[in-house]
Amino acid sequence: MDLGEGGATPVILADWLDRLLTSWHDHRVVVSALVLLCLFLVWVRRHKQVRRVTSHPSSPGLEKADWPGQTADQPSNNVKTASKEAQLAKTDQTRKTRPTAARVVTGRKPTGTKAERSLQRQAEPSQIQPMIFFSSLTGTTEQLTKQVAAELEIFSNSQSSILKPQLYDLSYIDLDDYFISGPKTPVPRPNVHYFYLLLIPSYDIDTIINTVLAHLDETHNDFRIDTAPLSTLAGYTVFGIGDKEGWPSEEKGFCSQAIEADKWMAKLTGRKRAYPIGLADVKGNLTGALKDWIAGVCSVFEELSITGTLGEGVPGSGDAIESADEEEADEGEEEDMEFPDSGRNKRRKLAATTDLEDVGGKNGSPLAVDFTTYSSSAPVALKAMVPKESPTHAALTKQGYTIVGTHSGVKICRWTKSALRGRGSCYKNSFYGIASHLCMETTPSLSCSNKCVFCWRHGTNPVSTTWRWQVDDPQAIFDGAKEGHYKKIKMMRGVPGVRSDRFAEAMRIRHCALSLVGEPIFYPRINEFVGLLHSEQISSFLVCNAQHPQQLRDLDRVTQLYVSIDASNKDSLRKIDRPLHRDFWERFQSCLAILREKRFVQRTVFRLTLVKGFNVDDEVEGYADLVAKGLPCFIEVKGVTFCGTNVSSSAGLTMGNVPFYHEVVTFVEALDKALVKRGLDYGIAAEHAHSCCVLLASKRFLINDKWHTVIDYDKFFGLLKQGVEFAPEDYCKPTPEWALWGNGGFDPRDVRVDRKGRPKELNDTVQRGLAAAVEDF
Ligand SMILES: Cc1cc2nc3c(=O)[nH]c(=O)nc-3n(C[C@H](O)[C@H](O)[C@H](O)COP(=O)(O)O)c2cc1C
Ligand code: SF4
Repeated sequence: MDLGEGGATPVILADWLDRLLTSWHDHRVVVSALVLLCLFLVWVRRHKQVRRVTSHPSSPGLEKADWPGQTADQPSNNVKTASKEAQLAKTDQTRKTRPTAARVVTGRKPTGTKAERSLQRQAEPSQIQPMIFFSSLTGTTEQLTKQVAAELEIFSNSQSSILKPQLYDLSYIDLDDYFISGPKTPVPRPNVHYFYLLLIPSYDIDTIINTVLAHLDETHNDFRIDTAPLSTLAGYTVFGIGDKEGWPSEEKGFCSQAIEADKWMAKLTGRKRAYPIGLADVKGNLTGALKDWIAGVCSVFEELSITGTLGEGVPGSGDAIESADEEEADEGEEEDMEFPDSGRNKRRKLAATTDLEDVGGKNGSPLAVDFTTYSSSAPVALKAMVPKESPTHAALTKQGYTIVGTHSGVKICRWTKSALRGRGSCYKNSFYGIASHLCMETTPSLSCSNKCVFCWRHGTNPVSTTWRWQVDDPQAIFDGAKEGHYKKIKMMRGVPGVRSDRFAEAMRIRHCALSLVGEPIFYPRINEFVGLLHSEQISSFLVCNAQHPQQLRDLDRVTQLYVSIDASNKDSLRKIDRPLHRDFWERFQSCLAILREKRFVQRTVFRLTLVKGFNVDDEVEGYADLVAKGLPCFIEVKGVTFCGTNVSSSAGLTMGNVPFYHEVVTFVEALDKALVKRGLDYGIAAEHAHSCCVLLASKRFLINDKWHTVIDYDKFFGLLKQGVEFAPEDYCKPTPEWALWGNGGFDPRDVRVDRKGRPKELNDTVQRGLAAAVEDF
């Protein structure tokens, strides 16, 4: 073997390799274990980082400017988390849509390191962010909430530590974002402490408040969540709105849902009730109670700012007994003892309830009970809907209604007076041949399940989703209504201008418009009532609000059946009709389907009431889609008539919302085009510019190239008497020339006058519209 220069190197190398191999064989178990351990530690570290980020997603789209006090040089959490947010948005979405997935388990987690947070705290003074949550079905609480917000804003202007309040409608927010671990949007900041103010009206029917209460209940009782996950809040307080007239005491349900909300918030926040619950009676000293409560809340804010205990929260202010009760309930799980009307029980029962509408019967047998109602049985003690001595009776009487029995009303309308004086009838004369002085306007139910912004009943009649009153006999209502109507007609005898021929004719009612106020099909014996009308050859025009599908289905034949179509989409309908039913849109859709089924049996009509700023802009296509669903025989489009009451004004309605006739015309022409585009066979048939109303009709009524929108009443009653099957086309006749589209619709047998009774001639369409709008008041 050659061991010369360089010859030893391979030997040494081989020797080293040999040793290395021996050493590996000796220690390979230990070395492998160490490498695996290192890899495991790296994995654990990375996993922990990801979890920390997922538990703190922030709100995408939040503007820096939303947060007072955030300085430009301060590294924004938004910026820091932006890319992670995009990455994590998907995770968050999944979390929201999975009902059984674990929700956030503890309270909000702070962002940044401890040192960073401490620096940030030093840079910014502590501030309090009032967050006002409210819910309102009929507008009262919404108004009060705005008042609270305005007053707190004024207060915040004088206190640098109080931020401008933020308002949240409970119907529109994702409750998970606010009621699991404090607000997730806007992005929480360490120096800002959140204070929740809840304004809650009470309803003994199913509303969004039930959902809110169920959410609070669920959060408190969810084993995956802290029992007090909202303890990060600085505090909370509740203001309840109820009605002592119907719910006279807390035991009987007065403000029951606000009281329940207060209890849950006490539990969820670890009893941080910063100010006692305010309870106000909507028909009592509402303003005074609210004022006192706001003053109390402001004093709490002041104290919190001065004592600097914001970060620590405020201790519960409930007195010793109340706090003890809350603790007891927590321990014993006997919460129902705590909730005066057992709202929780009701919610749970409701969840297990089947469609109770099925128990509704015809002809006064078991009362129709709405499926949104809690109770499965008819009310035990039936009361009068409008008792004689009640303020509602007084208010309606003052408005000119004659109250018939306990729940019906009759009123003579301005067109009846106008027709008696030969000054023109309403659009029903032009479209359907109903002279106004022969028409009685009445309703067998003054109660309604909507609170439409344009409603004529001036917010005074009762609202309800179910019939919960005594039921008057239909014959008594019929007799009472006729008596009331004739009495009012007789009172016109001495009015200057009343024509004797018309006066004599008016003493025989020929038509009945069941559309005055309220919801006629609400009356459980409506079919009997309609039968009585027909028995005296009085035609029946019935207008319903598309909220009672079961009753609509059960309704027997009427001469003309209307459904009010006040908006083309859910959001708009909610705003304009302010329905009490939570499932109002589904009910509305069901009614359209029912109307479609009835279209070959009776004349069906969509009534559109245009309210500028509410249901006109960009809604034509939506309305056309609704027509495609319901396929009504006729579509009446009418500009709203402003009734100038507090109710309409508080709903934000002014003269500016009343469309001019030319605007109604523009809308109708656009709707006509949209129907043609859908291949629907409709056309513009007639108009009555005087009352800002245009009629579109199905071409089923364009017979021999002539519109036949007028009703042949003799034929209708003849067919009814024969008891045969018949269709709407069987009792129609030609529309008079003067009423056809383009001819204005004013009956030449009448004389047009201005407001002072002077005859006038107007040809221009725009002018006509102006006049019509003005004359309606
Ligand atoms: C169908 C219905 C049910 C009601 N239930 C209750 C009730 O159980 N307790 C109560 O105190 N007030 C009750 N009220 C009265 C409302 O709480 C009161 O009208 C309140 O002002 C409504 O507020 P909002 O206009 O903001 O929706 C009820 C009202 C209606 C129409
Ligand atoms: S449906 Fe008729 S009665 Fe009821 S609130 Fe609307 S307009 Fe008034």
